[in-house]
Amino acid sequence: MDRLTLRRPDDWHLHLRDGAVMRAVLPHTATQFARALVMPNLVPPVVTAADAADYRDRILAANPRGSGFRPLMTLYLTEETQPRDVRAAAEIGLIIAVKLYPAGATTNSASGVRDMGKVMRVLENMAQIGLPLCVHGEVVDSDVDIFDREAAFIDRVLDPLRRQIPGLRVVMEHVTTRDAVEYVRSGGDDLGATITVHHLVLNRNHMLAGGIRPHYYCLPVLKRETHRRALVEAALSGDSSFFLGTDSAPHVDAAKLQPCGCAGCFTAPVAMPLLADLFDAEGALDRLEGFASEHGARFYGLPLNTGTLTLERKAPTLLANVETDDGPLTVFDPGRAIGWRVAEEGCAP
Ligand SMILES: NC(=O)N[C@@H](CC(=O)O)C(=O)O
Ligand SMILES: [Zn+2]
Ligand SMILES: [Zn+2]
Repeated sequence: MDRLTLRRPDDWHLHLRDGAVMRAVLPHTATQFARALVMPNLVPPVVTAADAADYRDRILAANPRGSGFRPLMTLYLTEETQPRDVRAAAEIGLIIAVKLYPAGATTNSASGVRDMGKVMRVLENMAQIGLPLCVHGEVVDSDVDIFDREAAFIDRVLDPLRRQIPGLRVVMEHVTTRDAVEYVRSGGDDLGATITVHHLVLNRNHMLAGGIRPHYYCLPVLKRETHRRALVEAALSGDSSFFLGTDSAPHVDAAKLQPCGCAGCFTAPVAMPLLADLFDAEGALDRLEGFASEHGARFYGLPLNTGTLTLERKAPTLLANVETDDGPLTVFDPGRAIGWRVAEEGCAP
């Protein structure tokens, strides 16, 4: 098969940033995706409904004319978040989820949650109105090795929380381990998971063996091959609990290439071509539409897109960087030639 037309996909976990970087990265998402769930970890974070409305307006102002792309907004959960504010923002359709960052777990998470006890009232309210909680599922406890942070989060935080608030809808963001895949698989309809493109194609050897590759460094950090295989199996399985969230997380090269470099892989420009490469290699191109275009919308109770996206095979080529007024962004994966591209045709959302 040299061409593949699928229902227009959605990206259920995306960092658009703001300002010059947002203007440079947004068109790459808008040419592939109808909608994206926009992460709120700006500096300062998107904590109030007013913040979310302003941010949405800035995104729409930078949206390429005629793209039809729709940003779906989230609020950043803090220990001060008020249940009534969350309810009000959800009721007017401004937000479709709230994001939990354990404080210190990842980029711009300093305003996140230290004590889960302080956010229980908000979470109980969210369960009542069916508003999903998206979680960066890693503990930051000093006794836990960084490669075990996700598994420990399930045991220490997520599973107790879901028992305490039955009916709370949760998306485990960017799952990276077999442990998370198994937990989500057995978690029922109220539990879903996003899987990124980079975690589907790389393991930790790719990042660390034969030289350190800063553009592969993201959080949760890449894991060993058995975990990557579990993610691939979940994405190909047709299980609707698993859906695409690229976690495309641009940081200009100057911020990534330094003694303490930022975490995040900038995958947006190649997200769908790279996925096509992977699903093709696995002999499962027919599974791509469910994973990228259907399962997520069903989880969030939103209509499926009616537009399409066409991908076509091409001679494998390396990618150019994306320039911004703040400096260049290296597109993931700087070492990989990609054998698919987005075709001109196809209709927007
Ligand atoms: N994934 C990352 O490595 N980085 C994300 C934050 C996040 O999604 O955890 C970022 O905002 O840069
Ligand atoms: Zn995260
Ligand atoms: Zn992210």
